[in-house]
Amino acid sequence: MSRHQAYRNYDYENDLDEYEGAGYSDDEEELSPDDRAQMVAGTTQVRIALGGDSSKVTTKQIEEALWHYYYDVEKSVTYLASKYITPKPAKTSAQKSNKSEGGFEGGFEIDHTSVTYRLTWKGIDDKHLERRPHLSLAGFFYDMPWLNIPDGRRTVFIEPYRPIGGLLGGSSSSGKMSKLQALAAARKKKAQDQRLENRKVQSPEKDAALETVKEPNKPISGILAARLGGREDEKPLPIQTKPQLKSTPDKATEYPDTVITQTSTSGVSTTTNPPFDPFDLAAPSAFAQTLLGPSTSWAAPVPRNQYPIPYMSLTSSVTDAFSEPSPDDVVLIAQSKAASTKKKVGSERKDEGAMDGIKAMKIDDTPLPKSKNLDVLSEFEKSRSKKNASFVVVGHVDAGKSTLMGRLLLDLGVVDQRTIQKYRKEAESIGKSSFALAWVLDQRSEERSRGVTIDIATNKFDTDATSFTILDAPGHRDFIPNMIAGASQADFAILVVDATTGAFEAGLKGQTREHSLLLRSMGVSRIIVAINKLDTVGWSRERFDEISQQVSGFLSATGFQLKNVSYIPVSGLHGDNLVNKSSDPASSWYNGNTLIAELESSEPMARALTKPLRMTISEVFRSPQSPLTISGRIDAGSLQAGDALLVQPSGEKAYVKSLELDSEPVDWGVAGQNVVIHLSNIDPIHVRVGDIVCDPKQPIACIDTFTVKVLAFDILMPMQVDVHRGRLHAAGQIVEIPALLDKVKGTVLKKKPKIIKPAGVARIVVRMSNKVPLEIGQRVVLRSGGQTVAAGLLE
Ligand SMILES: Nc1nc2c(ncn2[C@@H]2O[C@H](COP(=O)(O)OP(=O)(O)OP(=O)(O)O)[C@@H](O)[C@H]2O)c(=O)[nH]1
Repeated sequence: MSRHQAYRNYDYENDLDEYEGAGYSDDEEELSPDDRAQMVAGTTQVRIALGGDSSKVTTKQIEEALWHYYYDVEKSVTYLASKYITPKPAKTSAQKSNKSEGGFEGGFEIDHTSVTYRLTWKGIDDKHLERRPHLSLAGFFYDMPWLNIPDGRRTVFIEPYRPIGGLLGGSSSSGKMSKLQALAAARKKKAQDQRLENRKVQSPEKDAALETVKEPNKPISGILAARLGGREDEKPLPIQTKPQLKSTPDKATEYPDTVITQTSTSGVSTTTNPPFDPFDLAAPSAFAQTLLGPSTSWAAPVPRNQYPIPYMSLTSSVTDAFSEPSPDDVVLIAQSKAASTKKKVGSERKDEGAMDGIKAMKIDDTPLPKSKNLDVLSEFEKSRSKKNASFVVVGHVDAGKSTLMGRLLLDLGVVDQRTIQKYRKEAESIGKSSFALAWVLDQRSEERSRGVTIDIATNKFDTDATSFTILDAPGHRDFIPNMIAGASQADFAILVVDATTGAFEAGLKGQTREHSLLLRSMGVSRIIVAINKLDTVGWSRERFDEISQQVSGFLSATGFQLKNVSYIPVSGLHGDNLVNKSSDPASSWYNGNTLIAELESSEPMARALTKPLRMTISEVFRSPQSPLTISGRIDAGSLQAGDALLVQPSGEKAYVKSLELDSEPVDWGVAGQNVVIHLSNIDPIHVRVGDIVCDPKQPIACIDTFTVKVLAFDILMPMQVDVHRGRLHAAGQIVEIPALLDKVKGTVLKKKPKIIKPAGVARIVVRMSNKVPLEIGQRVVLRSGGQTVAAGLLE
């Protein structure tokens, strides 16, 4: 075993035995082969390093130096040179006495641990090196960090304060005093008198006790003895270092145990807080003796210092901050007082504070809006002249969705040419002139500067038969949650596909496919596929057919019925086949519908008019009509002005002050309509985007665990997921997979599978972090790590 292995496998027992065996052994231990080889090599190197002086040292001396320096040639050479070749002149006695104050000598003398080095390095200096060439305990701990603790950081063990007084159960103030007590009391009094006398003759700043302690080598035992009622001339305690005294009164809290000398108005200094409680240095433990030598060598003084308790140095401003109840406490106290006062209604109200509490509580005295008590459904039947339909525009990023819609609105006259010209100029100024039409929908400055749609943009237009709401969705994968929100409000969809070479293929792998899956998951069954940018491929019919076929393939695989899917070749930029037929001769092969004709022929979904009211909040804002206005699509049921509403999950009640449809004030709204509702009698903090507004008599429940039948788009297993329903996005976890289901029949194929593969249908249990408003029949999308992993219906 090499010496370094021995170092690691150090056996204390051996050394303890050796020590207890009265001293070091003179017998040399045999070196291991490894050590022997290192010793030979080291000796050679040392001799080379010493050069001509090499003859002044013996091989034995070199080996011993190498042994002690763990074969460190450089250190060995330094030692040998200083010891044998150019030894330092002998120290003066003064220098010797200061040895413990610090300084290396020849690399062996280290300050402040004289005890240790007395055993070890002194041994190297003179005899021990000669006698003890093997590993010593003291040498073993040489340069250990705990031996190098600076004086100022050493801790001091302070004996607990011993109360001064009579015998147990007795008291010197009552009853008869024992002789011993009388003697102690007399000594104490004498000592106190003596101390006062001393102080009177000294200046106030130079307190006797302080002065005594300040003297580096003057024992403090006199003070301690006096405090204990003992004699000042008692044997001094072996304390040599002085404590750090603070004489500034405001530092008292910082060093609570330190002597603080204050001068009273009478000019007499008084000492508060005992500087030290008496204690004796404990004898070293058996273990310490083993390590560091017999107790006689443990005479080194331990520097004394004291450390304040954490936080004791807090300034009064900080501590004052907690001297009174916190603002929260004030509110809670007021509320509890108010509650207790409420209980006393009709009886005596003695507590004036409770009255204040009630006054502090804000009472909403807004009068409730009046209701016309209309039969909304019959009103709707009577008034129905146009269909209402919402469609979402989806597709891969940059497929041209916003441009297509901008052009559609321009061609329909919803947006005028001047506005487009203005957008074009502005877009040109930032180098994005091709996005001018997209700016009709992309209104945010960030969307315009980046040329990317971020959130759902809504717009409206009317045809003869239908009132349409456009939901322009972002194509970028980072904004899929917003796309989901749009799809959840749509009756049908326009899937925009970029026909440019390579772009379609990229989109098919990207959001063209994912958006299609999501549409199906959200219950959208009607899709118009707008094969866009055909101008870039010369209106190639082959390209159109190729894309149509591929899209048909994956749409039918996704679950769409092909009779509900139609394909239109378009150019959003040039307005071909949107409202007007393309005038480009290259497109003459197409005889089908324009986009607008396809939209008009699309039937909106059946409305759940008679179901309880449900509306997902898409926007919350302040308007001239109300400080709290919300907008969204009524998913089910109906409402009218004056109705009471329940907002979930806050559970707060609100009232419909008034409402608008297509920017016109109306008295009522029904499922399928996108309405703006001005609320009253509710604090805005209870209303958020994604919340559900419902009928207070038939409220939607807030749940944290639900079972959902899903189609897996990715591998499913117990895992963290984000749950999306409309604008609601919440964190959840798949906690259980009760069954793998047959895709067509829905029967159980396997119970409790560990995982579900992509395209599998399964029943899973999801637990949410918080309660959210969800109910049977709603569609949810599950996403994980930025990917859509599943979607399905709550069971
Ligand atoms: N040549 C040609 N370019 C088009 C056509 N439609 C759109 N573009 C261009 O395609 C780029 C992207 O158009 P956008 O309308 O912003 O695309 P988008 O799909 O809305 O983009 P995101 O919403 O961000 O996903 C713009 O530079 C448009 O000018 C088209 O029919 N022909």
